Amino acid sequence: MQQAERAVFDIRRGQPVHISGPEAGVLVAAVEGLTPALINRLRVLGCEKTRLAVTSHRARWTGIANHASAAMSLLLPDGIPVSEIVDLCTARHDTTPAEIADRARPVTPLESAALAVVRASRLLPAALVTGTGPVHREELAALIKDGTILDVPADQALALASSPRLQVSETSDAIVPLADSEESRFVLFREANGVQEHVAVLIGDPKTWPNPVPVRLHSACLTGDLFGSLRCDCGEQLRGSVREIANTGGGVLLYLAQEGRGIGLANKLRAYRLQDQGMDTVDADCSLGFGADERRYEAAVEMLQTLGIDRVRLLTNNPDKVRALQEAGIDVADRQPLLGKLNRHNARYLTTKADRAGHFLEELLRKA
Ligand SMILES: Nc1nc2c(ncn2[C@@H]2O[C@H](COP(=O)(O)OP(=O)(O)OP(=O)(O)O)[C@@H](O)[C@H]2O)c(=O)[nH]1
Ligand SMILES: [Zn+2]
Repeated sequence: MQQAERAVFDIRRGQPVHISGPEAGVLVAAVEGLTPALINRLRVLGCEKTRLAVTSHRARWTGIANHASAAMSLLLPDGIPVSEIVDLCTARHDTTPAEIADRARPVTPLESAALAVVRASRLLPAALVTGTGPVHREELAALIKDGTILDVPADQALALASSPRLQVSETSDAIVPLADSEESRFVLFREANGVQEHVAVLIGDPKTWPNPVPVRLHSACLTGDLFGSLRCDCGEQLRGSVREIANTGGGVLLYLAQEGRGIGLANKLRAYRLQDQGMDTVDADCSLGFGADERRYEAAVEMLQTLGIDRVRLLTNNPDKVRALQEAGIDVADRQPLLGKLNRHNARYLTTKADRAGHFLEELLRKA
């Protein structure tokens, strides 16, 4: 995995990386942050025309998918400006020119590997890809040899998508008295790739926690949690769950690095702009190339296991969270609703969560 994880950093820095398959290779760059110079670099170092790989969600959104669940590869015309490439990945309506759409095809395994690296970087999920053939050009071979361009085996890159190498490890901890629960301890967990960090907030005295243990899995929301954004209910749920756990004898809040349902803050802000133009929260994410919810809960499960918790009362309205824990063998003995406040800015967001993601929010929405 090591090379693939390093590749994620290079992609975020705007550097191309090389992915090697058994017979051929591709140079990859992210669409986010793309410059004419970078497009030219791929062209000079590669030996095929540059293509754009988009996810199955984006392909379906624009109607170019000829296969129900295929990520697609588009041949880019020579000299296409960066803004038009970005449009191919983000435009609200399908504006894909017919000459590009008609020749779209499902991605090859190497293109799929390229998308996996870009997706793991949490940038816009779209990759520029140029074939490098079985024998590399001299200049490319030299750049790979001296380490300027990272070479990643395709199977490693693909594995980024299928099985996150988790193994969270407890890294540090300290007492942090909270306004809503004076007796609290923060325990930081770090994923094996060294990037993502999640926090377990232990509320009250673990020795006297009730059984089942009250547990909240809370996905990070910078706007709501820290600034009290009215676009969502996250801030209220966060403070409300700390209070509720403290009042019921203590338990755990897992603060998970899953900003924007796992798409990252940059993409969440992009999605907000689309919502301001009329889309709902699910369509906005899908039009940018994401699924309705990109979160995974393996890290949360590992954290609970590390803390020795196997039976919980889960504070959530989200059926996916209940399912994820149950499937991992954690007994969700009870589910407790956790309602924020409805306001004119979050009403549509909450209605969409209920209607399209099956969240249990009837009680709250009835008040609307
Ligand atoms: N992509 C996207 N993410 C959003 C939007 N609004 C809020 N979020 C994110 O949605 C997530 C909400 O997290 P939680 O409150 O833990 O989960 P939930 O799915 O609402 O389920 P509950 O347990 O019932 O609260 C956070 O990661 C937010 O950053 C939005 O419009 N688009
Ligand atoms: Zn939020």
